[in-house]
Amino acid sequence: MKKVVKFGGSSLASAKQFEKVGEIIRSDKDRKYVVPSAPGKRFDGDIKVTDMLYDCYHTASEGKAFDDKLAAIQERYLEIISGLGLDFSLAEDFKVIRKNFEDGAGDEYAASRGEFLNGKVMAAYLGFEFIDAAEVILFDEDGNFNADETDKRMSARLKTCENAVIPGFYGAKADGTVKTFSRGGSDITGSIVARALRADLYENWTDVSGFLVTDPRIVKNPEVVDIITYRELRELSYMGASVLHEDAIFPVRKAGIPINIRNTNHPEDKGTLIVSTTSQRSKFTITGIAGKKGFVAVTVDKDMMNTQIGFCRKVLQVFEENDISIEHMPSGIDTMCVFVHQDEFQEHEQMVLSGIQRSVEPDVVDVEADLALLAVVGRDMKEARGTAGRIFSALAHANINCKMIDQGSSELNIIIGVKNADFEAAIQAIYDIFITTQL
Ligand SMILES: Nc1ncnc2c1ncn2[C@@H]1O[C@H](COP(=O)(O)OP(=O)(O)O)[C@@H](O)[C@H]1O
Ligand SMILES: N[C@@H](CC(=O)OP(=O)(O)O)C(=O)O
Repeated sequence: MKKVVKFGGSSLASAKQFEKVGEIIRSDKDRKYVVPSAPGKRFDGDIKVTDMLYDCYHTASEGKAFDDKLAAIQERYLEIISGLGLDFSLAEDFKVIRKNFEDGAGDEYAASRGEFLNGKVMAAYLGFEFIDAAEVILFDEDGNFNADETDKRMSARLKTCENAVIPGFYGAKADGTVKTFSRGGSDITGSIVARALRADLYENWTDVSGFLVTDPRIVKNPEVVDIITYRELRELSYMGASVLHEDAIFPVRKAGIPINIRNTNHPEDKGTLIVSTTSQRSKFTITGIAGKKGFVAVTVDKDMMNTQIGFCRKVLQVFEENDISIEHMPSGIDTMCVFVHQDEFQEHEQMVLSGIQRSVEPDVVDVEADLALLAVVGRDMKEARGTAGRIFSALAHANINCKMIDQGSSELNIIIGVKNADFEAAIQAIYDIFITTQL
């Protein structure tokens, strides 16, 4: 059996956390390939090393003194190295980093050093081989991840070693320029390594006992989901369930490798299994609830819109021309509504509105900002009657005005629009009706 184990920043924030990780790896001989993140927060209010690096590089790039900031980062690693009693030094690496910061190596290079250095510490601690992700995670000239070449290069490289530590979050272009994935991207690296190895399992170790029905920062102690499909998880992580990066599904899904989310602080818990398909029904009608704030709804009304062929296309083209991606588009006979990200939209607001005016001459265009979208997701929802009714009644009882509802044709999810201010209460109300009271 081959298992790839990824440890998040919360699992590697201190020497004590490293020791837990060491025990987990040593307790199972199949755990031979390790993907670490950079050290995360040790306590509430602490700063992740990745954020310290961005900040330090920002200072350096303004031509200001950054020695203190770099020293504080080095101190984080020294604390881990000495806490573990390792005879190992990163002094030479910090000299190189300092020089590269002065030479303007870029903020992606800067951020990637968190994982690079932690990978070195981890390899020294475990006695595993260290593989620099820049050699095996490849990006093309335009900075897009090159999946096929990476798979080839990574598979070939991993064949040469019994065990290895491959730092998460970054790779490089052919010319050596370091590129990072988006935040939380070590999850993607873990998935890429699992695929290259054709591993039996990808374990993703974090600080919660699996994928929870909803965000524990909103609902207290939510239930753990035992088993969830890639599709359900993708819907939920895209909509803000941050435990797993939304793009971490693709490499393992292609290879049919299950992901197991586990808790470094409670390794005895089974966690959540993420699979391509399952005959197991979910414990509740729904599998999970997630959501994001910060959307704008642009509503376009025009009498007899339904008879005008190409109307929707013309409206959507205006968004496309302004480089704005569309999240949802519920529509009626004489009205269509387009949900977009507020930050993307507000930059081009007047261009979009005048563009719509020109291209379809609507009767009314209305814009509403500060909206949130919630996704209620579940593979069993299509079998259950009254799911939407229960959602509406939960929201009505909580005095929340539902701005929009959109059910995908796969019936895997229902998307609900509410005001930003009602976001947390809406999640709690939906959680209560399906899980706490099961009314
Ligand atoms: N549905 C969810 N299930 C589990 N955790 C969630 C969910 N939604 C949000 N989270 C948050 O995700 C956190 C774990 O992700 P992250 O902070 O990226 O961890 P790591 O440092 O291990 O990569 C949890 O501590 C939790 O607060
Ligand atoms: N360290 C990076 C990448 C990452 O995946 O971190 P974590 O596993 O702690 O979410 C970040 O903070 O974004």
